[in-house]
Amino acid sequence: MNSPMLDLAGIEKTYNRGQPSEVTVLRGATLSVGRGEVVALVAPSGAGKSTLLHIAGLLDTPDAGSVALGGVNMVGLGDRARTEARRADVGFIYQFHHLLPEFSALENIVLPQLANGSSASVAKARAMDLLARVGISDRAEHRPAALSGGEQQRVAFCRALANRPRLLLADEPTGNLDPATSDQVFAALMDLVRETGLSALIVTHNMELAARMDRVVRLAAGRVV
Ligand SMILES: Nc1ncnc2c1ncn2[C@@H]1O[C@H](COP(=O)(O)OP(=O)(O)OP(=O)(O)O)[C@@H](O)[C@H]1O
Repeated sequence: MNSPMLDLAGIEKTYNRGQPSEVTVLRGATLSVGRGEVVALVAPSGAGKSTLLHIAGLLDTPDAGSVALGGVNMVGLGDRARTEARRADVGFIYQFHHLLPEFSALENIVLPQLANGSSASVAKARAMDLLARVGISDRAEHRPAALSGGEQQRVAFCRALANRPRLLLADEPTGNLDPATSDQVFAALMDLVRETGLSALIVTHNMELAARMDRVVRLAAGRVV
């Protein structure tokens, strides 16, 4: 099957329709991510990147347009089916790690796997493998507060990949790190993505990072150009 991993077509989205605060964010945005392709999405602040990522990741629904994951139409699915598709197919990474503070790095990567039906031993082995790949096996028992910013983001990458998603959506994944750390941590993320053959849509303001991806697209005036 050669359908793209992600196919967004003619996406429209208006918030607060009919109210004084009405704002139209997306006006026919069209974007696809091929299988194994890594696409950079560059846009000024407020252009609607988060809205587009949330629609791509089935966290939000468009007012018009089509959303397909792996060739399967997602528009019109009920909440439950969308949640299941999201859990099975999509991994998210945010600018801030959002790790659970009371759990260790290892537990943060194990928990979503348990929620997805993995056994504890399989989940732990998978988590340790991922931590090794991003070079922080020795931090497995640390809580987030005892990790550096770069280490926290590496753990967040492992957590996003824990359930073997087919599509990774990342919103400025190294945006809160200093430039040198951002570079290293981004390289670790790209290695992980390439090794697993994952498709990814990665929002970044950093043109040097964008240039390391397969393709760069821009969001402007509610459309992808
Ligand atoms: N739930 C909401 N209700 C009303 N307006 C919203 C909502 N979410 C976003 N908006 C508005 O839609 C526009 C786009 O927001 P969005 O978060 O998608 O932009 P962004 O490109 O991700 O911005 P940033 O880079 O600053 O995070 C903004 O003007 C924002 O105020």
